[in-house]
Amino acid sequence: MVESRTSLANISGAVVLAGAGKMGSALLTGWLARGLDPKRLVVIEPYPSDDIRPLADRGIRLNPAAEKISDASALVLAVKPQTFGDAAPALRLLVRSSTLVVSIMAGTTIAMLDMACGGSIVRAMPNTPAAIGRGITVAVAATSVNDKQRAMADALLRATGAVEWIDDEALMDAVTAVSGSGPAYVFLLAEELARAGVSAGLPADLAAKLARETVAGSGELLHRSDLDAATLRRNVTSPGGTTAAALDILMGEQGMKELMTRAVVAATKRSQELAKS
Ligand SMILES: NC(=O)C1=CN([C@@H]2O[C@H](COP(=O)(O)OP(=O)(O)OC[C@H]3O[C@@H](n4cnc5c(N)ncnc54)[C@H](OP(=O)(O)O)[C@@H]3O)[C@@H](O)[C@H]2O)C=CC1
Ligand SMILES: O=C(O)[C@@H]1CCC=N1
Repeated sequence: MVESRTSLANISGAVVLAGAGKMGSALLTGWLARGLDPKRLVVIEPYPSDDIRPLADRGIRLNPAAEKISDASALVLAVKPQTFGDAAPALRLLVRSSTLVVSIMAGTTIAMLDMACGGSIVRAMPNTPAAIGRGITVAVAATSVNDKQRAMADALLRATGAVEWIDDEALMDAVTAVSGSGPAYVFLLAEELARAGVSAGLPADLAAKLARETVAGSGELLHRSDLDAATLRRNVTSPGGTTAAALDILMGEQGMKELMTRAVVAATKRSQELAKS
């Protein structure tokens, strides 16, 4: 594959990150860990966190005026979709037709990005496990993106975990609903399992620990196992046992299947709405 050959250490020009919040910081951490020279990095962030500010000592350029950045080979957009309109006029000053623009903004289409700042655009959707290098990102490239730019985008995104490329941008709304927002559903599961444990009589701290470790351990088992999720679930379920009693509820009418379907439909719809705003 073309993509996997590009190393972050070989990138020429500057990589500009706009927005160093939760996702931007995760990307930044991944890039530095994978050998991107800090001197190649420019961070534009109005209120840099205590983790970001000291990086200036390692050579990262923090908040230079956009017109002073003449060597941007890539611009990574990690601001909120709602603030992009305000940020775009300054950012477009550093974009040339050869600049790779990678956006991770939910519901912001390639056409919207092209209109706002131009460049060669890759639209991507990562998720928060990126912060520990275990994210999954789905990416789609505009037709103007060449192989070299696509390889650079792949290297930048792969620094935080797996990357899947798709050709159909319309799938990005459902991708956002499944893997972009998905970690929140899993954390909610941990919250509700703990709460139910307290209702069943457990002390709150024990319930929280059991729920957290159960979700984390099960996620790790799913990650390491060759078995699919349904088989791993069946492996817990003894006929006529406790798990079967619980699954009768969770897999019954108005159970997880219906709830998850409705949740993913709602998130998909919201992503589509953002693309119209
Ligand atoms: N969180 C998630 O799970 C995921 C988020 N995304 C996408 O990532 C993007 C960022 O989300 P997230 O990291 O959660 O949000 P954050 O609010 O944590 O990060 C956005 C950052 O951008 C900064 N910012 C605001 N205005 C500007 C500007 N003009 N120039 C540069 N930076 C600016 C914000 O500063 P301040 O706070 O001071 O306004 C903030 O630090 C969003 O578009 C979201 O759709 C994609 C996948 C998953
Ligand atoms: O909630 C959101 O809009 C962003 C996109 C996916 C995860 N967080």
